[in-house]
Amino acid sequence: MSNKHIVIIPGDGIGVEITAAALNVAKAAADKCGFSFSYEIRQAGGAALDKFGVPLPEATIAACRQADGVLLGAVGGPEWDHVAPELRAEKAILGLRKELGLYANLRPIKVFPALAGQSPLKPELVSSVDILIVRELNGGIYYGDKKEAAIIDGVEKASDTEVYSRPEIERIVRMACRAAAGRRGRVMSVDKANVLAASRLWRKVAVEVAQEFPQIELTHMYVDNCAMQLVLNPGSFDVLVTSNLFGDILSDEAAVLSGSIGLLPSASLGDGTGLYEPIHGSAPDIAGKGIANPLGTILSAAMLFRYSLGNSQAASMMEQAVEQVLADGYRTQDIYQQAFTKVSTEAMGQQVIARLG
Ligand SMILES: NC(=O)c1ccc[n+]([C@@H]2O[C@H](COP(=O)([O-])OP(=O)(O)OC[C@H]3O[C@@H](n4cnc5c(N)ncnc54)[C@H](O)[C@@H]3O)[C@@H](O)[C@H]2O)c1
Ligand SMILES: CC(C)[C@H](C(=O)O)[C@@H](O)C(=O)O
Ligand SMILES: [Mg+2]
Repeated sequence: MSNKHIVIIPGDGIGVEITAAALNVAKAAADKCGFSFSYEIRQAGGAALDKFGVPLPEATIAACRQADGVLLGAVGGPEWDHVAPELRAEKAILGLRKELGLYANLRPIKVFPALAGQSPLKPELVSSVDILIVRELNGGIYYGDKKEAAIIDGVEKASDTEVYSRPEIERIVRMACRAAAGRRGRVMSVDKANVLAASRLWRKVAVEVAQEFPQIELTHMYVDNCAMQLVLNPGSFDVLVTSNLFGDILSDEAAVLSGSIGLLPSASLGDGTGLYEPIHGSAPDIAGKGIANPLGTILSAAMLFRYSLGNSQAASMMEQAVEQVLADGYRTQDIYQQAFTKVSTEAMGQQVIARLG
């Protein structure tokens, strides 16, 4: 028994379907381990804007602060693309990350053996993929000063500013070095120090922080080369640490290696309650059809159990069940190929449950 409490934020689009499937799996895994948790559903994103007039209601923030962990589906969609910038659905997720002090976003990238044939990689490279992207999540160009489009000196202009402070860089690089210490001991810091001032500070501070970790090998790569190396030579990466924007882009790219973005989980950690979400968005093109892949959300729930609920047994059970369901040939549409069994979002969740323990 436990008195752990989680907040579920379905959000928008497929967020509703995938969090429902993941919650069923989480409940079943907890049951199997004799562990119990309570939960409440809260709104954020477009759904909250429609209901409460703001994308991130105070009540949602308060509930998240008090909880032991938060599981989020995804926010956003074309219905809310034309609202004022401060009301955008995406502001909900940026606001939550900031309010909870979640400065580190961990995005593990691997290729499931059963999906090796679906990776665009050369077959000999597939088994080399085991990357942890550590994305800075509370700073950089996402949160710097911005000026929305306006006519200045007769020309329409808009701007965003990339700012990083020494403490922000220190804490994320430390997090990456600690993570690497439990893995293969290598940290690749990715920047654009040949052009950007913020990247030059990033590189200098990264070098200094790495000196606290003599067992860690720190190397550097420019982001444009990194985008190429992720596809050409993914086995050369262990832990990849980078800024908010570069981490966002590189993690979607890396998702392609695994076969579908619907497979990839993430954990956002820092000062407050941990937030767990798949790395993809609300997928408006497939929302409401019951065909979204829930495995990235189920694996995010597993990370929540491991890092925020202190239950590695349930986490491993969920991860192994996901591995098994793929080995047994069950596929949502995004990873479907002939001769496999095509299942809906909900049915995929049920197949995972059937393989727990
Ligand atoms: N964390 C978040 O809440 C988050 C993340 C990314 C994008 N978004 C928002 O989501 C909306 C849509 O963004 P987008 O279309 O650029 O990116 P997206 O990740 O929603 O979709 C990109 C492509 O991947 C597919 N896809 C994504 N998740 C899938 C899943 N689980 N199963 C099967 N296929 C899946 C979609 O169908 C689409 O073809 C935007 O409003 C964007 O701002 C939110
Ligand atoms: C929705 C958006 C604000 C978000 C981001 O850019 O961080 C998303 O793309 C992600 O990867 O979580
Ligand atoms: Mg993204």
